[in-house]
Amino acid sequence: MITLESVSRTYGDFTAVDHVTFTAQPGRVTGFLGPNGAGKSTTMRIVVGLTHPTTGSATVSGRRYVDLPNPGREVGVLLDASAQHAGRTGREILTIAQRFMGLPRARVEEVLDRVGLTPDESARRVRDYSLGMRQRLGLATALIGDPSVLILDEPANGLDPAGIRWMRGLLRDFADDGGTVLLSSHLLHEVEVVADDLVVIGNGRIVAQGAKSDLLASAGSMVRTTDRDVLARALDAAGIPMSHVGTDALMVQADADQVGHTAFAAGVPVLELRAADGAGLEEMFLQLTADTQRDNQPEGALA
Ligand SMILES: Nc1ncnc2c1ncn2[C@@H]1O[C@H](COP(=O)(O)OP(=O)(O)OP(=O)(O)O)[C@@H](O)[C@H]1O
Repeated sequence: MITLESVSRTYGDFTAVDHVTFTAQPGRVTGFLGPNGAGKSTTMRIVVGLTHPTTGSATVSGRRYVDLPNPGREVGVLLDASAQHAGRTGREILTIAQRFMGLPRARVEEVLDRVGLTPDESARRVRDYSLGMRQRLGLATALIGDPSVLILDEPANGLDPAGIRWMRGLLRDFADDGGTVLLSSHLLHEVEVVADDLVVIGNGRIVAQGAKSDLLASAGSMVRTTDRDVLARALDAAGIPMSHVGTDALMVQADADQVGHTAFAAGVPVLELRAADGAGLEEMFLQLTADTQRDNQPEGALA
């Protein structure tokens, strides 16, 4: 399990990550989505102790990453597939990791096989690897310690379609065996296919999180209100599932009529109420992060 509690990171006056709170659960793939510069990499670096949070805490299996005695046995990390020694062969890189973690030598062959790098490829220097091969090697390094948690930043980057499908199967199997997967990507469709839970970040803040099925529920409404918590309690009391969006909105699994009546009965002012239109993940992603997009602000986007 990965737990973040009110994690923030500032650089001078700039807030890269702003009170981020979420949990990635065992047995589930959690997709971490957001536009360029939203704060995904910074958040992941905080989880693995490469960046210090300004406030808040992040733990893996209940402990801070730096307090894990043999972190590679607990957490497999792939943040940058190009951050590997270019002059070493793939096999050498894995052998160093195997020795460092005190693993049996056979683990090197096992993970090479698991990520589909051939003996010939594993004998080549990393500088001669394609990006897809580097991703496979990075994944092999993440998997070699047989961890229960995987943290992967854009792992499908550079993979061909067959490779993307292979990666999807690998992550699914890992989660089905009880592992925790936190996966960032800008490949929205890829995340939509593989993730069980979604965390969407924009401008350093979480703008939506919850089960993918809830967030993408086709019959649903988006409601914006001055008193989100009161409305959330009223909807909850009526047995209507919802996800929180930004600071003042809810994505509700009920039609606008039902949401309007519930809000009226609870005495909550509604600022905006409309059908979610069964929007796919891409539409939802664009709407939720509209104020952080560089291009093409969608019409009627939530602030
Ligand atoms: N060391 C740093 N000093 C100053 N600003 C930084 C530093 N590291 C990150 N940032 C800023 O923090 C913001 C978030 O960056 P981050 O790399 O976490 O975004 P991201 O969501 O991973 O983006 P992308 O999808 O483009 O990789 C960006 O505006 C970035 O410029």
